[in-house]
Amino acid sequence: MNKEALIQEAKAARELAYVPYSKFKVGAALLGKDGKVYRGCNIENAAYSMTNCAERTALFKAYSEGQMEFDAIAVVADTRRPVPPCGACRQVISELCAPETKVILTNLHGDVQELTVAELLPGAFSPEDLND
Ligand SMILES: O=c1ccn([C@H]2C[C@H](O)[C@@H](CO)O2)c(=O)[nH]1
Ligand SMILES: [Zn+2]
Repeated sequence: MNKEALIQEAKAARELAYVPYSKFKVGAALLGKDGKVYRGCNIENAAYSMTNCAERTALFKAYSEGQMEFDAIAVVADTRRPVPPCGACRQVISELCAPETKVILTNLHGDVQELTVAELLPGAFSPEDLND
């Protein structure tokens, strides 16, 4: 699957966002090495801090189905610049995706920023840090 197709998957995921509070819809599409696409949207809650971002929804779906290896993740929102993932998602993506995994950030205007997971969060806290 190419980059444009994965961005289309993220846009389709975005349509299902549950965002009664912010009204800010975000979509993500994670391309597994199994060739499957795991879609995610943001899901809010009246207890606001329980909100799950689109990126983490997609990752948790994939892991919960046994897929832990990915080629790329695309993220889309209606932002002026390609949507920047929040700090929590950068941390989770850093642990659950290999450093060379492609990250494709985009918006509804067609602006695209491509980087790697390693570039998304330099100095991320990692599992190795837990071992004395
Ligand atoms: O990269 C991002 C940034 C924000 N959000 C969600 C969280 C919340 O529902 C709304 C506003 O912050 O957007 C995401 O899903 N992903
Ligand atoms: Zn986030």
